[in-house]
Amino acid sequence: MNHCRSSSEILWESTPPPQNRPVAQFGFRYDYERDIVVVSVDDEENLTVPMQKDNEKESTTTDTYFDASAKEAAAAAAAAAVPKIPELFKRLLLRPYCIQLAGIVIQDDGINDDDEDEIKTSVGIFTQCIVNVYRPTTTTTTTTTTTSPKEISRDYNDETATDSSNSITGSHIPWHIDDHRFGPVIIVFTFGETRPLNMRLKKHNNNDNYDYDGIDDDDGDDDDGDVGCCKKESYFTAHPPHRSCYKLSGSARTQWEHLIPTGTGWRVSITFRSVLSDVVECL
Ligand SMILES: O=C(O)CCC(=O)C(=O)O
Ligand SMILES: [Fe+2]
Repeated sequence: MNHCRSSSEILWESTPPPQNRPVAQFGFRYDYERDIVVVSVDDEENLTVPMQKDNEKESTTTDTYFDASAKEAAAAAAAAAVPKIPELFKRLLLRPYCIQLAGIVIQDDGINDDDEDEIKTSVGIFTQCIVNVYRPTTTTTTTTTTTSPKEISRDYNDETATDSSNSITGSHIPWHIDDHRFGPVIIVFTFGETRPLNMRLKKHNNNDNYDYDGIDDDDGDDDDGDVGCCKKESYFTAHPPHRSCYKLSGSARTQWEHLIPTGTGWRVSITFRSVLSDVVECL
């Protein structure tokens, strides 16, 4: 993981290959390599601590639930405070979104106090923000003139993002459901290239024969059974365009995985999530 502080004090990180996405996180920081969430618990002192993982809830001491390298990571993260969500993001993105969602009509004399309170509460729910930068895929081969964006695919996986040429530098995000500790509602604002937002229904635990791609996608969730029957209705692709936003809530949040494939243009997304306070544990 490379960290570098730009002059604007944004802490850019790179996600592990082959995802190849620079990310900047605000409010709370998810450590992609170690699957821990680092939270800024005290803005004044810039103190950051790891969030306890669910399967480690029985543990009460640091030593029992973090190994040495995780502890080192926690120390490194603590040294690099997680910046607050920029006010500009809240004003220009979240606030208008919440106003629209609540159906608040702005009168000539402004917004009344009750509505203002409601907007503040809605905006305040989102305590984590992540900027994902998706680089374009480029190739230096002479035979290929263009590379099409990868559309949905049952067979799309990490390999397909990297296998055709070693000159490919594009970014993607693989199949995943955001950790449930990031709250029930996720809002994503998208800018730049329109890339597909691929969705697929996560296998139901009680149906061993349910297989939605038949391909080993190596994501550790054991969804690649040997039956190989794909249910068409279990896939869905949206195309959120430049300057739009989408919301993941309900079953889209908890039962559908999502993926953004590689593409030929730049794309930037700004995601807002919340961190459930009852899973935050201080060391
Ligand atoms: O870029 C997007 O639209 C999705 C980002 C995302 O899924 C994530 O950060 O978990
Ligand atoms: Fe996600």
